[in-house]
Formats: sequence, C-alpha cells, structure tokens
Amino acid sequence: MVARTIALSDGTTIPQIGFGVWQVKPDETEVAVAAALEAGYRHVDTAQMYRNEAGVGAAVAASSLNRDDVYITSKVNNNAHAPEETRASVARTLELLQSDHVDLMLIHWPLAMHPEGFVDAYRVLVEEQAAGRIRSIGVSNFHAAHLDAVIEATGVAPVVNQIEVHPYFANPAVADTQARGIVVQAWSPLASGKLFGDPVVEAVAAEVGATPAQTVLAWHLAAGRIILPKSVTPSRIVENLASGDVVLSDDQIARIDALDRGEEGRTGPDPDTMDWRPAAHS
Ligand SMILES: NC(=O)C1=CN([C@@H]2O[C@H](COP(=O)(O)OP(=O)(O)OC[C@H]3O[C@@H](n4cnc5c(N)ncnc54)[C@H](OP(=O)(O)O)[C@@H]3O)[C@@H](O)[C@H]2O)C=CC1
Ligand SMILES: O=C(O)C(=O)[C@@H](O)[C@H](O)C(=O)CO
Repeated sequence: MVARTIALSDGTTIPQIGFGVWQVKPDETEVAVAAALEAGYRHVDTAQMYRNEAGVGAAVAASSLNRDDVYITSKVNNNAHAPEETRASVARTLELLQSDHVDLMLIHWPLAMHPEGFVDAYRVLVEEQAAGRIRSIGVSNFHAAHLDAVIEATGVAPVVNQIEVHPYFANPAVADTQARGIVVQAWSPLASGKLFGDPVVEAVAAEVGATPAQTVLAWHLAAGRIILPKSVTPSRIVENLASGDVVLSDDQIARIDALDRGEEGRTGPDPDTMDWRPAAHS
C-alpha cells in the first residue's frame, strides 16, 4: 500500500494512519505495537494516561526499525497541567519511550473546571519544543475557545487537534479546527466498535469489496483526517492499515456522512464538561 503522510503547519509530516493504544493493557502493549510495526504502521498514538508508554518504547527498541522511522505521539495527563508537573511528565514520557524526543506531544484534555491550566501546560510544551525534546506540539479535545486561548497566549498554533470523529459523530469541532489550519486527528475512528452492523456501512462495504472497518476508515482518509484505529487482534491490525487502499465514491461518502447523530452520537466525554483527573503518571 502507498504510505500516506500529511503535511503539518510546522513543516513536519505525519503518517495519516496511526495505531491507537488506549485500553491496550500495559503488559500487552509491546506485543500489540510489535504486530503493528510488523504490519507496516509507522505511527503510534499513546498517552501518559494509558500507562503503556513503556510498551510502545520497548516495541520500537526491539524492532529492526530506527527510532526516526516511527512517529510517536503522547499526551500530557490531566493531572500534569501545572508547569513543573508538565515538565516532569514530559521527562518521564521520554524515559518510558526510551527516546530523547517525542514526535508529537498533545495536551490531552482542556479540563472544564481548570480553564487556565491547559494554557500553562501548553507554554511548557513550547519550551520543550525549543529544547528539542518535542518535535511538534498539538492538542486534544479542544473546542474553538481552547484553540484560541493557546494561540493567543503563545503565538504558536497546535499542528493537530485530536478529537472524537466517526460516522455517528461528525463533531462541529472539526470545522473550527480546520478553519485555523490545524489538522484533525480522529479518535475512536470506528466509534469503539459501535458502528459494526450498521446497514449503511455494511452496504457500502459490500459495494467496494472491503470490510466495514476498512470502509469507515477509508471514509475518514478521504476527508483528510488522521486516523488512530486500535486493535489487539493481529488480523484486524493488518486489515485496518489496508484501508488506505479502499476508494469510495462521492455518493458512498455522502451516505456515510448522513449517519451523523449529532451530540447523541458521542461515545466519549464532552470536552466542555470533562473534568476527570486520573492518578499520577506511572
Ligand atoms: N485523545 C483522546 O481523548 C482519545 C484518544 N483515543 C485514541 O483513539 C484510538 C482509537 O480509539 P478506540 O476508542 O480505541 O476505538 P476504535 O474506534 O479504534 O475501535 C476499537 C475497537 O474496535 C475493534 N476493532 C478494531 N478494528 C476492528 C476490525 N477491523 N474489525 C472489527 N473490530 C475492530 C477493537 O477490538 P480489538 O482490539 O479487540 O480487536 C476495539 O474494540 C485510541 O486507541 C487512542 O489512541 C481514543 C479515545 C479518546
Ligand atoms: O483514551 C483517551 O485518550 C481518553 O481520554 C479516554 O479515556 C477518555 O477519557 C474517555 O473516557 C473516552 O471514552
């Protein structure tokens, strides 16, 4: 398959298909990421919150690939927005990844009850980028006001905004993000599995001779979004990467677009009310 990359506003590029590892158990992460690298993925999406950065780092280190052949994203945890905590958390991420840099570091959630914290954390990411420990800076679960706050405070625009997007939730934040020249990364691109069995998805999949998962992922790719499908099943890991070869017609894309359920389609928290602070970095 053709390796797809997307150009980011800071002059770097990112593979359009990444391997997501939320809910991959820490002791199963190295095996899952090794399978993904073997299948041909060159982009892994982890987070301090997932407690599996060590498995990602171990898989890359044990592979025959060079560190620079693999694009790794992590995310600052919700309990690390104070500047000294952000700095320490980045250092811990690099230690766990066995690397002197992370390709992309995101602010994971803006947090509804602590509106200033994410701006402080973002300022630290700008410093860490200048020091070479972070190649690119991004955000996650940001709405328009959050995006404007970090851009106004630092003059540095995030290169990506990782948000929930899938056929059941088109997410108005997509347009707000793209209007600022920021690339959208779709989290839960398969709606965490809730799309399987949908008659429209099944019908389009049959028409193009692809699986339902590949069809939904191809729908995202056609819109220019980065996707982060997660699987611990080796055959699905291979199947999902092959979505890059699936081509949908304008009519098929429009039929999948029409599945949007608005806010009812969300599978995860709303960033405007999300205020969860998990336990400290492992
Ligand atoms: N920034 C944020 O706040 C968030 C980021 N994310 C990111 O997005 C990634 C993906 O999100 P996630 O919610 O895990 O959901 P996905 O939409 O990727 O769906 C994953 C689920 O679908 C199943 N699945 C995967 N591929 C197939 C297939 N080809 N056929 C049938 N079933 C399949 C998996 O099962 P199995 O593993 O058993 O094969 C799993 O149950 C995360 O890993 C994380 O990187 C997610 C949530 C929030
Ligand atoms: O996976 C992530 O990155 C998350 O932030 C999620 O765990 C999120 O907190 C959630 O609950 C999604 O349903």
